[in-house]
Amino acid sequence: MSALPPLKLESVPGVLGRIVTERAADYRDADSDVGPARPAARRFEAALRAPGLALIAEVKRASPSQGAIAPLDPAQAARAYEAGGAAAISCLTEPRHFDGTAQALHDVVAAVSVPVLRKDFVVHPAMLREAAGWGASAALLMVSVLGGATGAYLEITHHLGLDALVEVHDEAELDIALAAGARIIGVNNRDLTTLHIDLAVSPRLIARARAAGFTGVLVAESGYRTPADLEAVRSMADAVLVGTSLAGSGDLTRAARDLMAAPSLTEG
Ligand SMILES: O=C(O)c1ccccc1NCC(=O)[C@H](O)[C@H](O)COP(=O)(O)O
Repeated sequence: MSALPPLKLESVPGVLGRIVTERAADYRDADSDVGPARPAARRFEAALRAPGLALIAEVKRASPSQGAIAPLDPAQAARAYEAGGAAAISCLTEPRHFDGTAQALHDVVAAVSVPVLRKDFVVHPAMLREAAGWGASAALLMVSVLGGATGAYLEITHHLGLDALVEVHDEAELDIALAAGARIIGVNNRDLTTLHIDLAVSPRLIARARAAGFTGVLVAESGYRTPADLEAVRSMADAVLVGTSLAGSGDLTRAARDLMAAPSLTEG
């Protein structure tokens, strides 16, 4: 594997900058050795490549933008999402701002048969070794955090047999993800430095990725609450990642089904 370039976390602004600085401190003394290569299962990628718009439903108990969302039991929540048709589960493991834990990921992996994404702010190879060890099928890599080191982290993720959801929010980040060789790109509608959501970001960057000849998987992320919100990405994206609106709904199975229901075709 290539040498790991240092991350420039001091240049990550706003809320995101605070979170990644804390995460880097959490893993300051962790071992960077990720161990031997593991075979690629590609379960997460395969689930998102199924026909139609796939749902990645997120177990999200809290967030910087919402504060407390719902005191979900992770295993119960994941089972409810699976019953509602989710193709994959995203499980937050960041403890301070999202009320995530390693145990939550363990419980979710044990509870469902669909693949599970470790959703965290990866700033150290040990976080990827953990994700593989805990049974995740994929991990999130954020170009806004990893910058020029995105390709090296992608290589480690694949070395461990995991899929990577490589997340971008603007054109420059998309170009980095494409150059790094990402197979799955997530476009986040939420600006993680200001927390502002703009649902026009995903269609814009998904169109740009396809125009650049990208044949991998494209995921639209954040801010989706109703079937109408999904219209702009329904025929462009392979999947949507949804957290807050489902997690806070009170009936996760029904909310997942209702959100993903295709709009009824009316005649005349
Ligand atoms: O959700 C936040 O407030 C947030 C703040 C800072 C960094 C990351 C944050 N969220 C991560 C995500 O992108 C979402 O959890 C995910 O895409 C689902 O979004 P939503 O459906 O809007 O909860």
